[in-house]
Amino acid sequence: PEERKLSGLWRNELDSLMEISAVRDNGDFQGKYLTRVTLAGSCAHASPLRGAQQQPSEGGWPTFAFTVRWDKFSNATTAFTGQCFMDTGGKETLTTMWLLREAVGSLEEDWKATRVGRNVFTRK
Ligand SMILES: CN1C(=O)N(C)[C@H]2CS[C@@H](CCCCC(=O)O)[C@H]21
Repeated sequence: PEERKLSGLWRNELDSLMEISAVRDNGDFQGKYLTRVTLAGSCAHASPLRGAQQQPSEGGWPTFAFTVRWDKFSNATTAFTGQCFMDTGGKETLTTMWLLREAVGSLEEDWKATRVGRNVFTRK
């Protein structure tokens, strides 16, 4: 059913905006991620995202994953994975965990290059 697709505009508690464009029949999607805060300070930039969602047959809530390639201001990449839920009031939320991989200059610094966090998106 159409209503269980991720396409549309989402916002998280860091006030980032995520626009997911058309979700293909196989669940693939792409879009843009606009971040207001970054590792180096704040700068609003739109970066490309690509991902895929499941389309559970028995009408369950789809899981998904996507990556954001931070563009023009960072050499980092973030991978998100999570699930879409709808509360009794019909409000959809995407609960996610993410891994943010920062580019470091040497193998010796590799240990400190990956951050992890939880994040919830609601429709904007
Ligand atoms: C704004 N954010 C956001 O909406 N998150 C869920 C977290 C995980 S990705 C990070 C932004 C990383 C930007 C790239 C960089 O600063 O190098 C932060």
